[in-house]
Amino acid sequence: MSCAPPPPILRLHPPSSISPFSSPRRPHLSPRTCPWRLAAAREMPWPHVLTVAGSDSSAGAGIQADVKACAALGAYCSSVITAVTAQNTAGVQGVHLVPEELIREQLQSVLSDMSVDVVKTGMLPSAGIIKILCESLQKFPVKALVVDPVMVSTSGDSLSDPSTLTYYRDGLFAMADIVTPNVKEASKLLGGVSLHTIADMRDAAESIYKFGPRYVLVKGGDMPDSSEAIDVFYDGKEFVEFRGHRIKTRNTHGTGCTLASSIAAELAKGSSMLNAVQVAKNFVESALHHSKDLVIGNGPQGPFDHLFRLKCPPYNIGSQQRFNPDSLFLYAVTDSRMNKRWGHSIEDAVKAAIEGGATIVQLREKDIESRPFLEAAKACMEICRSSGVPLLINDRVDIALACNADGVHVGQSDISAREVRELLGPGKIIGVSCKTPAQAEQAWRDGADYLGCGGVFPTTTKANNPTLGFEGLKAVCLASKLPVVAIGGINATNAGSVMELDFPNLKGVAVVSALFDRECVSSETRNLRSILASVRCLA
Ligand SMILES: Nc1ncnc2c1ncn2[C@@H]1O[C@H](COP(=O)(O)OP(=O)(O)O)[C@@H](O)[C@H]1O
Ligand SMILES: Cc1ncc(COP(=O)(O)O)c(N)n1
Ligand SMILES: [Mg+2]
Repeated sequence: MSCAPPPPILRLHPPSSISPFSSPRRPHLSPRTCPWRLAAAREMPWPHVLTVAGSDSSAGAGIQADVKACAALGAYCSSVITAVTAQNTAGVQGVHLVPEELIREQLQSVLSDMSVDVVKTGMLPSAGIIKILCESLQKFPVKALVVDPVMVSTSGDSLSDPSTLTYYRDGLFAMADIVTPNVKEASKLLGGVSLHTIADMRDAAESIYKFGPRYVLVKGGDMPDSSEAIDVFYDGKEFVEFRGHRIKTRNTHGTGCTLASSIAAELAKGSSMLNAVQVAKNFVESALHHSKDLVIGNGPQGPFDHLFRLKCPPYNIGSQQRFNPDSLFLYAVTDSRMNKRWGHSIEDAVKAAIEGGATIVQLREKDIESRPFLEAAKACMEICRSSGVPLLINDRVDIALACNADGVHVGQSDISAREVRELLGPGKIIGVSCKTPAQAEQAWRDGADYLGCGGVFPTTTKANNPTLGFEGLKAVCLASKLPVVAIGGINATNAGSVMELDFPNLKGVAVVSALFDRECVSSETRNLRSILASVRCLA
């Protein structure tokens, strides 16, 4: 093992005495002997990420970024601090390593007591620290290990001793579930190969995979001249390219730390790796987008706002309701021509559908002027809110925003779910009409909450709408992780056969004419609901 002298910015301090102020050591409590634990009537799990990383005085990266990212995504984040850095928006001015024995002590304190789900690593500045971490993880195994091999800050300053390379490659990587180098770090890990193209990133991911992690993500945030920010994921067999818009902003300090801790938070919440990476990538992109014009500091690289969701009016974290896929059970979609034919106002039609047992409503008003549409949408919102039924608007993000609807449903030729998410914020429901597995995959990547799949049967409601049949519906359901609602020509005669398909993510049926092209909307809805319920009970 070669041990070159550390770069000048590192001032290594010997692990001297731990602290003259430290109190007498307390014993580690066992959960079985803990009195307040025994007294708790019902334990609520709290996804827990432990970050082992350096402190960044500018709070854009390092421990501070990790804590904010985990908090934003709903995970608890404890922290073992490996180094204290003096940083600002101009770069890194100083680094002071925490004594190794105190790092061991911090690891022991947290891991022995606090039910950590996932460990995420950031700045591990010395080989000795990596060795201590490996030993601690062997003693206290966790569900997943996310290794962000931080070596150089985005400003170009060195954050680790070169001797760590060997310890990463031969020790920590083999224990890792995912390793997330940026292109410069991937190059260092591979002896200085140059990475300029996606093909180079793929080769690098394949080579790093050989060091033993289960997955590798080579991040392309620093790849020049691209309108997209592309990260390359490798699972040992296949590559997945995670593509996002490249946000034009100076505020990219801490993107790597944030991505890795967001992956860790999602894993702690129970996500699959692919899903965790996608959520993390979307989170970084949204945070950069919302922070792109913020100004803090005078240097070239500023921090971004991890808690941007708190500022997304009118939704704050406290009022965010998670989308319940079961609400797709009986999905009523309005149609103004049908309402006109039967002399129903939109409000009356919605009220009647809810009376009959519709579990979610969508206003699909293709030929109505914006102003009367908004008035009707506001009235429908009141009706829906008082009955606890979500109300979505078809296509019209402006109307949805203006009436504070619960979400939007878009088709393949409308603006993408990703753009709708940017406009509506994270708390809203977004549905996408999909006919193929590829469209379903794209909708999931764009952050949609559910898919509308059809036409399952021939329909006259929508012109030029090819019929997919059960086979097409099956292909989309099997290919997708998202909940699906079947649509197109569904009525009281055939709804039962759709529900009998019983695919786990097929949550319900969406109906237009069989509810609204009728005189008595409430009794048609009631009838359909009892048909669906009888199939569900038999299933
Ligand atoms: N300007 C940007 N716009 C959108 N995404 C970005 C931007 N810069 C970085 N990212 C994303 O942030 C994440 C961290 O990547 P990167 O910045 O390459 O890591 P690091 O901070 O370790 O250098 C990646 O998902 C990357 O694609
Ligand atoms: C303490 C600390 N840890 C990590 C980074 C990397 O920052 P980035 O995420 O921008 O690569 C940093 N600048 N400081
Ligand atoms: Mg970065």
